[in-house]
Amino acid sequence: MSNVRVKICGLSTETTLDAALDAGADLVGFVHFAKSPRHLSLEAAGRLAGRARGRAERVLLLVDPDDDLLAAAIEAVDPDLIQLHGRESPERVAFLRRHGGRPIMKALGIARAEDLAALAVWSDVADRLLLDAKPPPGAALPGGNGIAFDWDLLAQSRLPEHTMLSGGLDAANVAEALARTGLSAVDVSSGVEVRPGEKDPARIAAFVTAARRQPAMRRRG
Ligand SMILES: O=C(O)c1ccccc1N[C@@H]1O[C@H](COP(=O)(O)O)[C@@H](O)[C@H]1O
Repeated sequence: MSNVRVKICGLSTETTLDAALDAGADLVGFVHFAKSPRHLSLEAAGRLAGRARGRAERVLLLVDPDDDLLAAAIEAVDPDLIQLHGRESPERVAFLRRHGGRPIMKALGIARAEDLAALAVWSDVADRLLLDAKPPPGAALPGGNGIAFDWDLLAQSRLPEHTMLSGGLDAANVAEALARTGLSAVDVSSGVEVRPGEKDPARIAAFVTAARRQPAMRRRG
């Protein structure tokens, strides 16, 4: 039995949510960020989160939320975990965690070895870390761009427990990504879509299968 944990992010319909749950996804993600093609109103995210209750961890993705948005989002969606994918400082993450009363997964952009040196400070304030590629210059989105970073940067590094890998993953490369990084948790959005914002049930199932096909030996995550 594989110990790889899989998150499918940016789900926006009952059909694709059910595909992720039926495939055995451990976490399902809903995006509330107006610029995203995966954006959901809080009401819509709440409906889907309710459908997934008890079957997977429900993750709400927010980008630099203000205090009012955090409160409204928790009220409407009741997420198990909040993914912060903006430019939140460590102090801000600690504040949002304290005031929201929900565990936080902080997304961090990785481009070079120096970016990894900064991880220690984050593991003190966030419950989990999500490593993603940095967005290209001028990109509208801080994530969900379907871009991978150099996985070999992670190979020799000591990463906090509960670190998840994301950025440009798909069914064809997830096995290699797991093997090269030694991580045991992965997150995908673009790589299971037919076009931005449109998830494909077959690609979701193929991704979960490919991630779980890996041998169980993992270093961390
Ligand atoms: O998916 C989005 O639209 C999105 C918007 C704003 C911030 C993050 C977003 N997605 C997250 O980005 C990573 C990588 O996605 P991809 O697989 O490379 O498309 C993933 O964690 C998504 O949750």
